[in-house]
Amino acid sequence: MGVETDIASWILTPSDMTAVDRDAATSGLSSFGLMRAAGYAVAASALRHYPAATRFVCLCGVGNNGGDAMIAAEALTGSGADVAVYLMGDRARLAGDAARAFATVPLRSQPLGAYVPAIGDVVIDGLFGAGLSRAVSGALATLMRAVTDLALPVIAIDLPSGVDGRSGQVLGDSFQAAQTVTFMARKPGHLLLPGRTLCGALEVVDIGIPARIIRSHRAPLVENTPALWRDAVKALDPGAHKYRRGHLVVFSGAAASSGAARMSATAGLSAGAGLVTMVAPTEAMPTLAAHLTAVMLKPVDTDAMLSDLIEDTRLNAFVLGPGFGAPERVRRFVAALCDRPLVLDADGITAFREDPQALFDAFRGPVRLVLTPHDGEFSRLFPDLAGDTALSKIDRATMAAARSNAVLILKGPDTVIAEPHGRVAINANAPPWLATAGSGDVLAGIVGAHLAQGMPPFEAAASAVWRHGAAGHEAGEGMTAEDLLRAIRPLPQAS
Ligand SMILES: NC(=O)C1=CN([C@@H]2O[C@H](COP(=O)(O)OP(=O)(O)OC[C@H]3O[C@@H](n4cnc5c(N)ncnc54)[C@H](O)[C@@H]3O)[C@@H](O)[C@H]2O)[C@@H](O)CC1
Ligand SMILES: [K+]
Repeated sequence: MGVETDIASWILTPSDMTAVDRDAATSGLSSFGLMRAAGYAVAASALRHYPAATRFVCLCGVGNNGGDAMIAAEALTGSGADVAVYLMGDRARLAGDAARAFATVPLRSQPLGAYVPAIGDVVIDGLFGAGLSRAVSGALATLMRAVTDLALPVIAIDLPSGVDGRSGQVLGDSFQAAQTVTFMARKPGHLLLPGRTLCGALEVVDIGIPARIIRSHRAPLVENTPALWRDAVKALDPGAHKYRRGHLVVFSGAAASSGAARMSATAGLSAGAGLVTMVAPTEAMPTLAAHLTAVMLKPVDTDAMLSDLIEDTRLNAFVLGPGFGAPERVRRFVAALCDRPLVLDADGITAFREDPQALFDAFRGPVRLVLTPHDGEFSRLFPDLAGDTALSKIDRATMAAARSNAVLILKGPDTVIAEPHGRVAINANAPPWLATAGSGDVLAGIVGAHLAQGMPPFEAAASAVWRHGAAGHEAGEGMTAEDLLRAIRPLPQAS
């Protein structure tokens, strides 16, 4: 069973999902029926992936995740498999549908402490799902390690126990699943790290909750796929003359550190900006001229020279920060550029560490600033958000976007893109080898090119992150940032 493609990119937080469940029950759907569908889907996955298992070991918690596991145990037994059921905690604590599952399924359970992991076991993890509320520790953590040490395959129900569905963080300890079967829509913890890795292969199963109910609780949170920004790409005219495909300006620092900005400028051209001008101190001109051909060069040494340059309103997007150094100069240049579409990266971000509010105040009004911090740079602008361990990466990016009135690309293997009005996307197409020197400079240049072509900042940023990830796959493992530049492909146009 697959989910309706319409909702395939949706992401619901565990609290959204609780509300969905409640509304499903109010609308007359049997919650026990949903549990049965969930449990049967887990059993089907287990049989599909492990037809030769010696025995399936269903580990049940006292919540509904445990109820799902008990139904899976029933279905697996019905298929002729050897099944053992272990319950964590007191049977008297079972309530609601989980209690009903244990009451109706004619299988004996043993206490979890009696389980001795053995080679040949396939573990069905129904200890905790959306209801994980505190850290896993003690005997359970020891059991998880024993299962891991024997490399037993684990099929996680909803989430690997120990992974927080809201944040993807591990609370105490967790299983490493080979497969995770979740229901109706993915949760943030399936995409954010380390949760994404701990899930193994993820299956999203339709257990029969109508899409209209899910739609009514849909948070403004999706995976970053072309569906998110396809309309903005369609609005671009691929046949436009180069002057109509925008004019991107990339600022370079001193000659010795101009490599990063060159990378951004070249990425800007590859990503479709009609024209790219590199602005740099006069002393850097010979170095830049020796390295760049299609990129135009313009010396700017003083604020007055910058003011003259930007009188040309055809210059419609700017990238400032890669290899720029000179924090004081950053601040003056940013002040001059504050009513223009600007990508602020690297040194451009760090320059505002003493007074981030000055940056945020300069960019009030229509959104035109894109910030591209990695975690370290993020903590310079938003130290309180970075230090708040209760916040998920999504919370941090959303709150930072609202505070700064900027589109935020919070980089990492699970990059989150957020805009000030609450839309958020989690990116999942980046290969691990994308984290290489110069990769961020390339990304900044792609965002700049998209802004120059007239895409709105959120769509420009999200499509750039996706395109960057796709280029990483194209360039392959072991790639350099130069390889990445050559691997930038056109944005998908078709619906
Ligand atoms: N619409 C849906 O998404 C459906 C959800 N179902 C299942 O319901 C699950 C959520 O059920 P619940 O809300 O009952 O929550 P869980 O079953 O995830 O766990 C809740 C129980 O675990 C305890 N607990 C939490 N953290 C603990 C820790 N570290 N150590 C010891 N005990 C801990 C809690 O006190 C509570 O008793 C989902 O994950 C899913 O598997 C299914 O039944 C089908 C329908
Ligand atoms: K689980």
